[in-house]
Amino acid sequence: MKPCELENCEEKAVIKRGKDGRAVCKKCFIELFEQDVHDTIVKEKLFTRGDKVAIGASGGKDSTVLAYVVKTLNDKYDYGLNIFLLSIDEGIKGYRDDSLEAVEKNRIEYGLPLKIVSYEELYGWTMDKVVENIGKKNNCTYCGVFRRKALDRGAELIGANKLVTGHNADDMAETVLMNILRGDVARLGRCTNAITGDENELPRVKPLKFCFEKDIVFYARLQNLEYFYTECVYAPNSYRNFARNYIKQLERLQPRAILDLVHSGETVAIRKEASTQIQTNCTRCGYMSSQPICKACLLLEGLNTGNYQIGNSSKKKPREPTETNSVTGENPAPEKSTSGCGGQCACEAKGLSGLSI
Ligand SMILES: Nc1ncnc2c1ncn2[C@@H]1O[C@H](COP(=O)(O)OP(=O)(O)OP(=O)(O)O)[C@@H](O)[C@H]1O
Repeated sequence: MKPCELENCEEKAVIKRGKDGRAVCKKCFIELFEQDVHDTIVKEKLFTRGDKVAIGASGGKDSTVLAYVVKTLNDKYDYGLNIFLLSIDEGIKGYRDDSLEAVEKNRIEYGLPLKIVSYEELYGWTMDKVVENIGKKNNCTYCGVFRRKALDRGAELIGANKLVTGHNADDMAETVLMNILRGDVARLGRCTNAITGDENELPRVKPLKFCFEKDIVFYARLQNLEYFYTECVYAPNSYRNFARNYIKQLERLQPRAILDLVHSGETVAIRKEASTQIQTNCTRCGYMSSQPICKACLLLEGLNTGNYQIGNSSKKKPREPTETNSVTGENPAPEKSTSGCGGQCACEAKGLSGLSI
């Protein structure tokens, strides 16, 4: 084993960092990783003393590491945060029920309060029921749209003023690439922001923005963090998966490719007309929306009436108002991106999902 590459360290190297390729010992790896997250928090001004933050906890590696690191740094640097875990139970047997067990263990181990909000209580539908009705095609669209709103609702119930998610550098690079491939200029302009959310919206912050997925997995292993690892049972091959595989190949050739892509997204300048979306409130549920009725309410209407085209139509043609819907009759443009599906399905291709949850 080679010695740790950090100055003044005499330990043996045990890991090669994904981010910069340096071979380091366990202690230095952990310190560098935490320092990176702390730097992002400070430079991007993610938190203010007294913030009540809801950490989106799915039980997966990213959010498990996120919760652990934010808590550790809050204690170490005295950020003055009041931290809660927030889990959304989509109602997927053999997937979310298992991952919620991991969150429950984290709750006990980290001593953080946990709030679980389910699709069933919010919408009267579980994803298992949705798939039973509509099949697997497009189901990620429902899941993503419902999750975005559920996270907001959950944060509201907790009284949180910020929502914190585990999006990492690999996620961001994939998103930049997909937005370029789709020519989605508006999303390209905001997809790498460490803080997203418009006026009147709960800010969503991403402290792991510059952390490589590889390093997140190493960190979890070195700290013996328990997390759940299984793909969603309803996630088919997706556009995002292709982007992910492509980036993994690039990373093998040139690890900096991930940061370069994130940097490209950050530096791209977008004309104001292309990047702005007028926000209003859904006339049914009051949730913020770029259309008179939010995407979640439209999808629910489709589920409840058995007309699964509602909220799903990809063609921009005028939509017939329904009995319960006295809106403009316009076919709604997709809500702002919601990577609820983790970008796992065809909703990506329609621009319904992808980046910031
Ligand atoms: N069911 C959920 N409940 C709470 N938060 C969630 C949930 N699903 C996703 N999130 C939040 O959104 C982030 C990105 O979600 P995504 O689906 O891309 O998962 P991921 O990259 O596999 O992350 P993780 O490893 O944390 O599951 C997660 O890190 C987490 O903070």
